[in-house]
Amino acid sequence: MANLTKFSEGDGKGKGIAEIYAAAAQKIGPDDVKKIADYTDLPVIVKGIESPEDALYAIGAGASGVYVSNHGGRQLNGGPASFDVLEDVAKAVNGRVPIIFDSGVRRGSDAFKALASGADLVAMGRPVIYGLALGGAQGVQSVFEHLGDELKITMQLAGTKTIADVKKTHLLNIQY
Ligand SMILES: Cc1cc2nc3c(=O)[nH]c(=O)nc-3n(C[C@H](O)[C@H](O)[C@H](O)COP(=O)(O)O)c2cc1C
Repeated sequence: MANLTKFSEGDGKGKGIAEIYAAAAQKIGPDDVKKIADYTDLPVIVKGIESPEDALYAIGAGASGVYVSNHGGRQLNGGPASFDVLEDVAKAVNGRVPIIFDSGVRRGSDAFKALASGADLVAMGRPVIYGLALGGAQGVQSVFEHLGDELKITMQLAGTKTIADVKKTHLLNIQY
């Protein structure tokens, strides 16, 4: 934190969530990503990417990875589902940087579909929190074990031995 204090304003004490949001940048662009990438030797991953254009902006600004994801609680509910944009983002990124995906992953088959649609790494948010609330550390472990078992079953049923095989799987997009 000591390195970051020069960028902070005020002491942040006694602020409610609305005040914190109001004080935060409302529009974060490539210049901000570049500033952070120049500032740190750590890999900078841009989260909340929902379009091929934004993925390309992020890479152009120095991002080491793009994170296709919803943005949490303060964005429009009417935005596209992250899964629906994943394939187009992956085509645009074209292997230049790793793609992380989350939003709505609940089963091993969801992780399988995300990998087959271009994700290199699949993450989860709420299931882990639910596991924590219900069973503490053991609950979290059980969520990951369950998802891993489901992913293995899906891989067996699809005839895919490795994650590399899964990533080569072609998903059908049938509109009923
Ligand atoms: C309580 C809560 C707060 C979150 N806050 C943020 C946030 O501030 N910024 C952000 O990018 N994502 C935020 N997220 C989204 C998560 O980082 C993650 O992308 C999402 O939970 C994954 O989807 P899933 O919960 O369906 O697995 C939040 C999620 C939850 C449940």
